[in-house]
Amino acid sequence: MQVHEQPSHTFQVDLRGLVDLLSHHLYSSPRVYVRELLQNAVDAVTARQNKRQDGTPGEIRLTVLPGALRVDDPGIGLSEADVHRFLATIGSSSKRDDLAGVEVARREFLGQFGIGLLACFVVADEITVVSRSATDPAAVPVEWRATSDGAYTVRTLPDDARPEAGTTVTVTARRGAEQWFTAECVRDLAGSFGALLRYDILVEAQGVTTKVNTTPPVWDRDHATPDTRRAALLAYGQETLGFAALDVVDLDLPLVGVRGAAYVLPVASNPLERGGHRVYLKGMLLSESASKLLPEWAFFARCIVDAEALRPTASREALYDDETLAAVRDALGDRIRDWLTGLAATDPERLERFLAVHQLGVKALAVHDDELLRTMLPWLRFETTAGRVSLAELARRHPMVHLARTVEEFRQVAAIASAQGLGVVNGGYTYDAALVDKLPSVAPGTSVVPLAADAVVAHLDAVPADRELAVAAFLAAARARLDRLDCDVVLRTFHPVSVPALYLDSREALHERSRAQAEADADPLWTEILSNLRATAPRAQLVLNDLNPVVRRVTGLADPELRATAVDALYGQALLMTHRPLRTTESALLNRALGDLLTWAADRTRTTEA
Ligand SMILES: Nc1ncnc2c1ncn2[C@@H]1O[C@H](COP(=O)(O)OP(=O)(O)OP(=O)(O)O)[C@@H](O)[C@H]1O
Repeated sequence: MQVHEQPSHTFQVDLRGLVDLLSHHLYSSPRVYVRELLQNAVDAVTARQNKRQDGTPGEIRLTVLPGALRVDDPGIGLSEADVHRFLATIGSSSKRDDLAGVEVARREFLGQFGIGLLACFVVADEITVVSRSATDPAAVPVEWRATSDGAYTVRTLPDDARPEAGTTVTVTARRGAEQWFTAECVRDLAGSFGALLRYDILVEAQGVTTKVNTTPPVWDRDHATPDTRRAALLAYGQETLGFAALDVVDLDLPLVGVRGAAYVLPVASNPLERGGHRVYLKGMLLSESASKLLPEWAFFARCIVDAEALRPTASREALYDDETLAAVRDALGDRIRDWLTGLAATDPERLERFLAVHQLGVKALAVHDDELLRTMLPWLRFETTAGRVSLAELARRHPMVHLARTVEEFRQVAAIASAQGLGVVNGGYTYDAALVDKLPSVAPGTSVVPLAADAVVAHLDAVPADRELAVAAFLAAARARLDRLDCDVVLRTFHPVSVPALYLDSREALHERSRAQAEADADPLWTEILSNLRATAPRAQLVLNDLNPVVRRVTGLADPELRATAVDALYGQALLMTHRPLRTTESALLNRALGDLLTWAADRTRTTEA
């Protein structure tokens, strides 16, 4: 069979489709057109300076014209051949090097993709570039004129059309996009994107010229003392981020060319919300809310940084999530950690102020960081039987620390455990249990044991046998009374004397209660099986304190009705001490008991008065 050679074709690009792609899917807003123009101008000046053409003026001028914007730069310029190669070919860029057959972006330039100029078509119908190359003394000015339908013309101009090397780009507003060309808008966009560019950015409108950037950035300026530097950084942060930071941390990673500052939020923020950072790449604003710049735990800080070696995504609106970003994130995290440990050593007052707002964040961080936990141990507060103290303080008093896993468990036994001389910490709050578990590894000589409510009762003293006998009838009545609530009643002696009764509900008993609830809802077969299980299952316990005067009186009551009311009241009071929300049946019981007691007291008063 004979094979016919097929003629080869070249792709045709429909520019309208491409512009639609850029405007609706790549860039989040047409405002980026100013950024792309600025970026090309900056790169052109950098390229010219790289050619050792010293004395190149570094001034980029944006002129607002009726329905158009003109950008003048004294940069490297373009020859006629360059125009064909770089402007007329989409995706072609002079800002990449061919290294061993692979094109790589050159570090010193902002642009790399060769599509930036197209962004102008999002707001413009026509782009005109008049340029004169600085590299070839014989080069004449050249004009490239392109329209959004993809047509373009190239022509050379007489020598005097542009005597100096450099480039002038003029974009003409498309109908309906005029709002992007007003003096106010251009000034705003140029000032926002170009705030940290190292060349002067001037905007001229109606004869008035304004410089919209300040060079060098505040962190690169000379400051008389560390205090004046700090004050300048704080003032810059307030102006840029809109809040008065609690503190500021200098950021400087020379290896990857990251400079800037981290600002500590003055109010607590949600650890789950990763805050956005203001990130500049080589002086050009990338994003006001870039993510992943700091480790997750550092949610209390917002950064403003200028970076050399981080990569943008193609839209230039976010950071490319690569290994360099991960390394930068770790290194910036280290800086913030150093600041924190530094504060502990040098400025405890400021640390206290910081912790008053961000304690939760630091705890989150300390869970994964023993060194930080060791440093912060004297500062982080926990709810304990010795009050709100640090773990270091608690461990000094009680080398064996008991850990209550839930707030409820802690509330049930805190008073009594402390009366028994136990050191208990409430591990029911976020991160606290995990931190307490780590105590022995950072504070040698300490140990942590789980606290079980029933274990505490086991330590309570039983009453003497004769007393137990004397109150047997009362206890039997009380048990019968509380049986329907799945609660057992025991009598013990314990301190503090002021506590009449404890309601103890171990986790198994809690589990049993939800099982009982299921039983109530289940069909008869299951009810039987479940209730057989129940006979042996743990129950809640009401532990009466035989040292308490009220309990002594109640156990001696003869009137069965009054006794029942008193048992209900003790039960209700013990429930209240656990601080957990009461169920409807429980609050009804408590209300009824109190009502009955009040009626009884009132009746008694009347009888006495009579
Ligand atoms: N003001 C200018 N002076 C000199 N050359 C320019 C200028 N503007 C554009 N060019 C040339 O046109 C090429 C294409 O520019 P374009 O903005 O489309 O892409 P880029 O800047 O290379 O990359 P990116 O898509 O990342 O912006 C540039 O690589 C550069 O060679």
